[in-house]
Amino acid sequence: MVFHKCNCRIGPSVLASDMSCLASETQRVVDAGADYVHLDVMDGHFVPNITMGAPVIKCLRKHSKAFFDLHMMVSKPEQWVDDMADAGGDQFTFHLESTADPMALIRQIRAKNMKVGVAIKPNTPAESVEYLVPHVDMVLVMTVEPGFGGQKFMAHMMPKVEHLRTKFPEMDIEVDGGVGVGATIDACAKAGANMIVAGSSVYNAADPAAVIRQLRESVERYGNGKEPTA
Ligand SMILES: O=C(CO)[C@H](O)[C@H](O)COP(=O)(O)O
Ligand SMILES: [Fe+2]
Repeated sequence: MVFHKCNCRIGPSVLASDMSCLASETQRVVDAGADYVHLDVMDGHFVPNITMGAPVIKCLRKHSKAFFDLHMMVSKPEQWVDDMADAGGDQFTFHLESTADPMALIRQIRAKNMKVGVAIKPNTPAESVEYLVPHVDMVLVMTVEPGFGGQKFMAHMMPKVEHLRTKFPEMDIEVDGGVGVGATIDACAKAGANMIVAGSSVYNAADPAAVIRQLRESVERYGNGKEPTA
């Protein structure tokens, strides 16, 4: 177990919601205890799927004050920084694999007053993102191949989380893909993740508030420096 003192935050991914009712579906998880909302932006090029762009996020912003973590699964992230900031994005999480000049992109995002996240795909080693840690707010370790919700959790990504947590005890580390109550969240928590994206497990649940609570309990039990009680 890798302990840390980072705040636990749970961010449901609206990808698993009924996206024809995005405003009420966002509110539903906020009411259920979500700390932030994870919005998956896919361009059909970086990943083989298309979801939403800045116009949709701008409309959603009119209905929600939640913190919007924009997971930018796009080939040219630089192209969308201004639009996403204007749309009301709070954090711009780009993929390390999508840009030739991460530092320039980080400066561009900061200039628009958004927080910065950097994501790595399953085949990208944790070491490759280390040099960016002092310049970003969060690292996202993908636990599925980006592109689709409802995929199987990749447990073999946990050594990457553990490696980063050991080196950076105070950094926000997010996991995304296939995370739900039970073995998957426990593995993430033990490895040291403190920001938890959960799509299907929250939106498909009969009681989303109970799922969010149990995800949080796992992080607080295994990751936040407390000994397990059971
Ligand atoms: O980035 C993503 C996929 O590329 C999604 O955020 C992720 O898949 C969450 O959905 P689920 O919890 O259903 O796996
Ligand atoms: Fe995502």
